Amino acid sequence: MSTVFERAKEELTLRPCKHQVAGHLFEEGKAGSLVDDAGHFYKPLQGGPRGRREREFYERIQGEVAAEAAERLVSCANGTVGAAAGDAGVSGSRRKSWDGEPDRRQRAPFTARNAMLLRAIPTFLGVVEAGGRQLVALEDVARHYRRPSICDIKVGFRTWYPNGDAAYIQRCQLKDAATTQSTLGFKICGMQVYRQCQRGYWRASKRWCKELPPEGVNKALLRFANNEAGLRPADIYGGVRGAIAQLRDLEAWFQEQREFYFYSSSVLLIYEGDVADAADARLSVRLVDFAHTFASDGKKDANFLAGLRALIKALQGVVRMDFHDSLM
Ligand SMILES: Nc1ncnc2c1ncn2[C@@H]1O[C@H](COP(=O)(O)OP(=O)(O)OP(=O)(O)O)[C@@H](O)[C@H]1O
Ligand SMILES: O=P(O)(O)O[C@@H]1[C@H](O)[C@H](O)[C@@H](OP(=O)(O)O)[C@H](OP(=O)(O)O)[C@H]1O
Repeated sequence: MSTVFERAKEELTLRPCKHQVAGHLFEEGKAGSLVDDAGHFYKPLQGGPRGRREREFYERIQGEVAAEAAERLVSCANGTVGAAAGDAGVSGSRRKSWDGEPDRRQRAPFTARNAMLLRAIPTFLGVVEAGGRQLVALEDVARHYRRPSICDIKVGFRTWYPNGDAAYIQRCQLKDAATTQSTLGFKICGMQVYRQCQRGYWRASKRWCKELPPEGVNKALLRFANNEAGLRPADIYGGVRGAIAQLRDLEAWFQEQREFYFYSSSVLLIYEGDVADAADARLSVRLVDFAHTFASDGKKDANFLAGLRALIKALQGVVRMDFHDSLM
């Protein structure tokens, strides 16, 4: 945790996050996420293994990055910078992997082989306590947007994993079957779209998302890309910095990586809602929610990868659709 953050947290002034579109919200007496003026997002740690896993995931990433930086410093001091993989300065080859197994393969350093992951996840600042709850402090990924349009899409054909308990597996299977999760490989869990004409947001309710049939998903994705001020699906999803291109970068990482399984994680699509030109939309793809993230046993995360590919394909179809279909 940075020293600056240590100092700042002593005087935390937190307020509910207005732009949280899915997940555990402030409703029915439950605790939702908070933000501060410094651009930080605070997510209450869930009880039991979920909160523990999310915290461990972020702490593991933080630990790997810090260890690598420390090794680099030592290498600098010893004059061994740039030594071949496997020598001092390359953390991945000498340390143990997440699940405790010795890492035998010669590998690129953690930050090099997981550069895409590090760009996609919010920066982790630590765990703080406020109002008697533990909160994971993260970068607020919507902080640079005046009117953020945000879509939360849970990726994967299934949200359950074999080592979950039987009741949890059954609950997930029922949810996956009742939504587009198991048929399309992804589910829209929430979205808000800034509509310039109305100077306000259209928000999908939890229920709207849950009841969205497979044949309604394309229209929902069209709607997400329509700010009623000139932006078109091709501006949001297409182009060199659009959602499809960024999801393809993530796909390339998932194609290679053998370190993590991500169940029930979401990609967030975020863009600036009150602009008329594609160049100003600044579409960003981020990866969130690691309450069901596990160390991989050296295999690909085929479930997330397949869901990601299905999402990319769906977005490619949406770019080709008649834009006027979004006016539903
Ligand atoms: N770092 C972040 N910055 C800004 N907003 C975020 C961030 N992380 C999450 N959000 C917002 O909070 C929502 C829920 O996030 P997340 O899925 O991590 O929470 P959750 O309560 O664990 O969800 P679930 O009930 O699906 O497990 C997202 O849809 C997004 O709107
Ligand atoms: O979209 P919905 O219908 O609101 O369903 C929630 C959603 O599936 C979350 O992903 C899940 O948390 P996990 O991913 O951590 O399982 C949560 O479980 P919960 O109710 O047990 O907290 C559900 O309520």
